[in-house]
Amino acid sequence: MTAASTIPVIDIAALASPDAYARRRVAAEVGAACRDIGFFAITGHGVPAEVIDGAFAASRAFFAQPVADKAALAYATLSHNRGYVGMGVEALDEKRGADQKEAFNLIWTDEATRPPNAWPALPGWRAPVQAYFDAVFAAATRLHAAFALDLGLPEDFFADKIDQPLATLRLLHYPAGAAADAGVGAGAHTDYGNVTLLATDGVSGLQVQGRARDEWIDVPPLPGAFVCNIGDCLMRWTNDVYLSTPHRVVRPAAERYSIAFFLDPNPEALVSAIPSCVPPGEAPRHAPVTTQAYLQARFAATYGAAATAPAA
Ligand SMILES: O=C(O)CCC(=O)C(=O)O
Ligand SMILES: [Fe+2]
Repeated sequence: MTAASTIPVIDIAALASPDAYARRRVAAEVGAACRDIGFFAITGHGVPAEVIDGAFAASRAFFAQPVADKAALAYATLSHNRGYVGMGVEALDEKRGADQKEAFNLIWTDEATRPPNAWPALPGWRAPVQAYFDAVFAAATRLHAAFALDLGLPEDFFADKIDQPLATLRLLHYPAGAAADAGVGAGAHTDYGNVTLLATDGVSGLQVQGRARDEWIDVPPLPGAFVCNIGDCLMRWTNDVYLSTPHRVVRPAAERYSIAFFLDPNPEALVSAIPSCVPPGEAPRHAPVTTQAYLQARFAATYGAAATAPAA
């Protein structure tokens, strides 16, 4: 198979169809992208344009606040992966220095087993952000039915493993910078969970590592589409059949906003090789691990002493 020079664009609308053949056709396309490059863009995802616009408007309003107001909800003072991470605090690729970005995290919560989100005190802010969270979560759940079909599993295989997920919505803001400037937008990394759905504002910056390891493929902004990528949990679950591919954000030529939705499984979900993904006579490549234990180790590596437990 030749290496892709860009990522495929897949219309997933038929995943909501009663026609099983149509669902399988989409699943096969999604599965091929997951095996080949681990990245694809989706249209027909069911998230209305006005919901996406509402989330970006809220994101701009949040980051436009004085630093002191943002820092009042600092990540380091909260638990459960919530809150504000300031400019230059994270370094996803330590060799390249600090990431030139700021971020605000909201989590999936039932407010019983996890705390409520830290909502900024901006009027009218919560409803559009929650609407976006719910809509993008629904799209990510539908994608899991495609993964299951493609992997020869019952279509609902993942349903009870992602219904109380360690999901995070991450608003991101990158200041403009020249390629020659110090630092990166976001250093090269893989995502930790099952799948990430990313919306961007039309400014380029995201690059995906190609099969040749020194090759970086630009992912052009696709208005209205989500860029999806496989994370490390789903790579482990599929015994490396699906690829969690390194990606990075270069310093963007203009100020850039993006919104990432990370669907990481339920904390107690056991990420253990799916038998049909393990060749006969071979042992699974990774030991089984709960999502909670796996994420805790990854967060500790990224945030060091400031890491907070992903769940209670
Ligand atoms: O902002 C982007 O385009 C990508 C961000 C990203 O990869 C991440 O936050 O994990
Ligand atoms: Fe990422």
